[in-house]
Amino acid sequence: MAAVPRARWELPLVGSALALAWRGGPARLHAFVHERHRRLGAVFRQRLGPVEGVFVADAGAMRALFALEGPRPRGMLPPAWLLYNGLRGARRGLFFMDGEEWFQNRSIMNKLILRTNNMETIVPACDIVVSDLIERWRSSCGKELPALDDELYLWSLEVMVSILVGPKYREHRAELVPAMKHISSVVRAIFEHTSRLSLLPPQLAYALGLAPWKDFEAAVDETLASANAFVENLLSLRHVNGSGLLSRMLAEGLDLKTIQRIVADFILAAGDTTVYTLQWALYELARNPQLQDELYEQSLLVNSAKELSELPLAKWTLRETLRLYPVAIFLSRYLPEECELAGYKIDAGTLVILSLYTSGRDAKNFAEAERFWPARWARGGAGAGAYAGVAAPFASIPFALGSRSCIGRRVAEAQLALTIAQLMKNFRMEIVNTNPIELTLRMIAVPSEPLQLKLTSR
Ligand code: HEM
Repeated sequence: MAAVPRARWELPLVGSALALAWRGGPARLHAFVHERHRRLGAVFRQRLGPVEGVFVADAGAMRALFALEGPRPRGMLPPAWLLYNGLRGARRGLFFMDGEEWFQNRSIMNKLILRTNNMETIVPACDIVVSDLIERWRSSCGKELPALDDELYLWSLEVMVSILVGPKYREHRAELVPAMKHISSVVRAIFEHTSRLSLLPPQLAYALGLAPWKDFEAAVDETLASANAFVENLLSLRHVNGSGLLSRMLAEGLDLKTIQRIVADFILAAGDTTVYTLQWALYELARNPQLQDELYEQSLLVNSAKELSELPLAKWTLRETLRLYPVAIFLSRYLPEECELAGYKIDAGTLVILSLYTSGRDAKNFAEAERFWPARWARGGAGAGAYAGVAAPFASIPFALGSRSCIGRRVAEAQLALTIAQLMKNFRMEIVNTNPIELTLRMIAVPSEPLQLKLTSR
């Protein structure tokens, strides 16, 4: 079997890190890797500073990797978080942890939020929050939407809290808003500081007492402390003993500390991912009035939140958004055993990094790959179950696959499809930015400048 091609001109210790710095640094890593795939193929080996891995953009190999990962998959953990958890002795709920405790928590939470039978409670909880957002945005019609990031971080957290509290969430909203605004602002601050830290080794920033490390540490301390206090407060609410997620976690026998850790991880994982995915969807919609009209017309044919969240065109719009802008651009796994991927032998213990940006934009996998074309996801291509414009659906796996895949996937899909459908049912949307917006990597895929949107009423 052939050896995996290696990036050329790699320097000792730093590998290709200087070449990356020359081509725009970590913010352009996706484009750098994309170019290397173009030159070296769907599988190549590269060192970037301390990290050496095999980059893979082949749909078949990506799918095969998850079949091989074993029951306790391990991926690369972000160094800043590893350092923080080590220094504080912080125990987590799901994120950045391995072993038995992760497995136990994950098994319980899979049952409570990942299985499809939970949609009956997830969709109404999303509906409360999305309806409120629509009403707030109605008053901004005709001018640029103010403080889009603040609004969306709050929307994202509110969905989580509404799911935790259950059907009576609205009765408590007013008393919860100040704490939710605080938590969403510190979650956002973590994201800002983590991006700054991706430019220098966290160990060094910590040892030198540099501001990016201190800011990151303070924001994580504050988020975890506020989330813990917030969960205690939620548990004391009059209405929480109902069908909300918190009650169901208690019924599974989870203790307060474990619930606090899991909820804190949900809050951290849900924030940036849903906020920026929605921004990319709105960016593409704002540039595509015809698609807006189609969504508007289709949304008029249905009424309930359930039907809106299942509107095929809204779901395809989300899928297409995540194909072109997968918020988590690289997924990783350490190979538990030696295997063959796309015709190459890869040793046990190797770090395999999946390049979702490249696989999602490959013309082999998607017809007119660079075009935003949601209806490509309609069934009706040649062959049983085939899609109209998709040759390799496994080339777009934004939530990953397997036992460690995104546990919030059902929540994210319902919340985003419903928000897209409701916004299109109520508004027309234009983009105010005059510069072209590019994908920039700041831990996740974000727009190169803040998105400016203007709504008009339908
Ligand atoms: C568009 C939105 C989202 C995307 C694209 C996304 C994507 C991902 C990805 C790629 C992973 C890593 C999977 C792996 O390595 O196999 C992940 C993990 C995770 N996600 Fe999401 N996510 C999203 C929204 C959410 C939401 C709304 C929640 C909370 C309800 C959430 C909770 C988590 C948690 C807790 C993990 C860690 C799971 C574990 O390690 O067992 N995510 N997500």
